[in-house]
Amino acid sequence: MLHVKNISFQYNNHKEVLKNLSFQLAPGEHLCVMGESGSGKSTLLKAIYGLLDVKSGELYWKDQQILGPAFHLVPGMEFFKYVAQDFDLMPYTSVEENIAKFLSRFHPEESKHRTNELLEVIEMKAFAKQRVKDLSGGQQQRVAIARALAKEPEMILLDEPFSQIDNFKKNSLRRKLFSYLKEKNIACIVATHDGNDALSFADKMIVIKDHQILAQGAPKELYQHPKEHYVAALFDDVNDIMIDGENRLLYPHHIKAVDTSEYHAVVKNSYYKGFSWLIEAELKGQSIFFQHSQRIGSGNVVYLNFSTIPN
Ligand SMILES: Nc1ncnc2c1ncn2[C@@H]1O[C@H](COP(=O)(O)OP(=O)(O)OP(=O)(O)O)[C@@H](O)[C@H]1O
Repeated sequence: MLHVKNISFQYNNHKEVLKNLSFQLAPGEHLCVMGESGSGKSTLLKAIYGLLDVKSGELYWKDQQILGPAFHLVPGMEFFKYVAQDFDLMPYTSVEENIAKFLSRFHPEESKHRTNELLEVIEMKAFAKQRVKDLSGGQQQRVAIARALAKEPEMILLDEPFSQIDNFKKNSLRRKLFSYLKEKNIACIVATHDGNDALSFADKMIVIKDHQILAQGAPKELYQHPKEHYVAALFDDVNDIMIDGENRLLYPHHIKAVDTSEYHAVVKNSYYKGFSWLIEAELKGQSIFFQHSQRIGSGNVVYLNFSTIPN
């Protein structure tokens, strides 16, 4: 179990970047850390890996305390792996050599098998012999993930792991990687801006705002019943609307254009989304967004119905 107990941290003479963070993660569990840029996600990952000396609080993995560079000649806990936003690969050696670097030279067959297994996970078999230097940013990112997994860590920390990977590859890579981690019971913490990483693949989610935990729980729960606009906005466009004297947070698919209703709005723009259109309209002086099957011309009046959020 990872125990993060009331940790706080600040870089030299700067204001606190982590303020009193506490949470737990069981072996094999998958956590997403979300929050706006600069909120402290990367700093949290570094603290968990043991790259920083926290100002107060404690971190434990099982019975062992995670300590920073002041206590270790080579910082970073050996049973974790951390993939930073710069991938730190060996540019002039091949993809397969990069992955096999930390595997035993005394068991070449086993090392080869493991490297192939990981090349499969990151969908890079065809690039095994290529020099890392000649790969795209997204391909290098995938090699960095495979290399981190080579020695089967107990937990992997991934900082924006799909930031450079195109949508075409991203979805299948996500599915392969996260099911591989579950299969091997490797715990995982992912810092991400992408709500899909949390909704489809995480057991738990933490939302950081102003360097503190604003919300934590199961992603589905935080998505369906967000208490703050900030949390809902991590997943989709969100409308903050007064209905019957009550302030409600609604996603575009919660609002429907109907034949008649006491709420009418004037359409300002329609944005094509492929499966549907996102309509921007003005309701009582406020901009709102709702989903609709067709484009609606600007200036049209629409009547709106607000659905209740399902459990
Ligand atoms: N080495 C450093 N020295 C001083 N300040 C730093 C250092 N690294 C990060 N910071 C500051 O700490 C704050 C949190 O940065 P961090 O990289 O943890 O945020 P983040 O949530 O991961 O952002 P992003 O999503 O953009 O990667 C920022 O204000 C940043 O400027």
